[in-house]
Amino acid sequence: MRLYPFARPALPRLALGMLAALLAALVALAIPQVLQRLVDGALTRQDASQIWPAVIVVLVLGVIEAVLIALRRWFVLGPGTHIEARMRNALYARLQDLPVTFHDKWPSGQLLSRAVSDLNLIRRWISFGLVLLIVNVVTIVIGAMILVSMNWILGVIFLVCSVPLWIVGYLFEEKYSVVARRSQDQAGDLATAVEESVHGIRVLKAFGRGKFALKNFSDQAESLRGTEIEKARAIAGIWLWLLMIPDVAFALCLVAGVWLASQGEFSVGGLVAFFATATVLRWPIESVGFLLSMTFDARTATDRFFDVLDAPNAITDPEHPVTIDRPSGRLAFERVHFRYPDSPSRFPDLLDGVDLVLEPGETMALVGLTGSGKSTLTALTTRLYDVTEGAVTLDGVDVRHLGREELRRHLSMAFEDATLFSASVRDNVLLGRPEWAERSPEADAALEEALMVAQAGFVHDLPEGVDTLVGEEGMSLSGGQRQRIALARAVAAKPAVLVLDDPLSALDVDTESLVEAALREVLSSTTALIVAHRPSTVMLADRVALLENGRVTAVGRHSDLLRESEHYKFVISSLEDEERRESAREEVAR
Ligand SMILES: Nc1ncnc2c1ncn2[C@@H]1O[C@H](COP(=O)(O)OP(=O)(O)OP(=O)(O)O)[C@@H](O)[C@H]1O
Repeated sequence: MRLYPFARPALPRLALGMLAALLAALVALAIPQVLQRLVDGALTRQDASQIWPAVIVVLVLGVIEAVLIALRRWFVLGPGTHIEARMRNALYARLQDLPVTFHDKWPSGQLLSRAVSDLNLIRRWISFGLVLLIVNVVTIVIGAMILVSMNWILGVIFLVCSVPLWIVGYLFEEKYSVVARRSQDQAGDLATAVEESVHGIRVLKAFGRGKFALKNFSDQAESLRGTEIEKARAIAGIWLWLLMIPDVAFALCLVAGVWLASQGEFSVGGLVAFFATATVLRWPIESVGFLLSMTFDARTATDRFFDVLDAPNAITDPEHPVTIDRPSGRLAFERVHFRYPDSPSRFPDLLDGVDLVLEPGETMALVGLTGSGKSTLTALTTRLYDVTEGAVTLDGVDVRHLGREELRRHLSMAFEDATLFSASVRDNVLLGRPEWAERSPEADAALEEALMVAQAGFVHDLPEGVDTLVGEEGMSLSGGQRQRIALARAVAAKPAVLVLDDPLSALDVDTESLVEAALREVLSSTTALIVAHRPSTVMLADRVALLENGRVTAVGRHSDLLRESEHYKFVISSLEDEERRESAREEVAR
């Protein structure tokens, strides 16, 4: 029933497929009736020429049945792929919508296996299993009625012998669905392992841990293999019963049928028709087993799909979003408390009442020891996480009261981890401005300006300039080059507030100072919050905020803080030490 919304547009074709399948089943059931007339007619009249009209009817019915089966296949293939595509789009949209807290917890392989193999199972079930299951059950019911009407004793024997099939099917379901769930979860873990090792291939190679990763992977593959064997055993077991039970039913019916015929209660043609009908029913009865296993696989896959669709999403758009046409860029943290959802309750809040105001146009640097919560604080501005208490406001409006799209138009962010998508440099830089997806002089000018600020002129020397494909499928770029493109992306969005979470860390000291010089102009016209890991970044700021034990303990001009705060002096001197070490490393490298 939960698949119904995805299946609705495809229902007419599914219904036509089902109709074709039902007609094919009825035709198959009609053939034995013709056979009965054929046999009885030929025997009673002892006239061989009586056989031809019946033979022609049987042949025509056979052709009609074949055409109907072909039509069934043709009708049902399309709906399966459509439903799969709709579900995949829904899953993708949901993944985009779900908060970072969800992605922190869910391994990417589990999501990948849901998007690929689980949906594949559902498609195969819709295109094949669902229709056949319904049609086969209907065929069995109609066939059983025909059998009982032909001879109620034989019919009842046949049906009573089929009852154990349903019991076996029920017991099978109980066992199989648990194993199927385990197998699909393990396939997800395996996908995660592949994804992680492909992503981390450089680290694995550098540390010579390829063999360790392989061992880890083969252990997981072995567990999956074990579960698959368990699954195959369960299926083999049910097949044994499914093949054996109809055989017993046939044997009993044969004995009873021959005896009844010898008593004159049954014509020879009737006996032939009875067994021909029972033979037509044999495949539907036998196939119930694997159709059930397909159904349970698909049900597990559906459960796994809805695990993601039903995952709670605390970060949503408000029902009645507030809009700010032209924000001045006043950004404020008002008594902000924050803890990560899975942090133990005995731990204090990571951010413990942060009060901080950035006036419009102001550049503020955020400094603090490692792990003090600087990145976390910046993440609250774009609602990657929501505050636990207090509020982050833009122009006095709680960011939770703005639509998320509007918020991200007003406020853009560059991260230390510069992710580039498999697209051209141009599309990567203009990601935050969808209205510039088409080339225009305005878009080109903004692109060039952003590249210039980020000192990313190197992109013009790439094989196809700004149209060069980068990201996983494209050209490999250095960490510093990627960071500059990511910085250009944040700048090109021309936001009212720019949040930079240490986006220059991969640049050498010289390039960094060039970028900082170019950034100055951008920063003069926008509010900016910059996580600073180098003293030179601190120099870009009008004021500096010091984060310590989850609180902002000092805010002011760099020179004032150096005089007033021992902790600030300590943090800055450790940044200077780090910068000196880095310069020395670069010097040696040169
Ligand atoms: N997604 C997360 N889930 C749970 N805890 C997290 C998560 N991200 C960070 N933390 C924890 O929050 C604390 C602060 O991390 P954060 O990255 O904000 O610090 P930071 O000041 O930016 O550090 P650095 O200067 O090293 O980048 C750390 O103890 C970290 O372990």
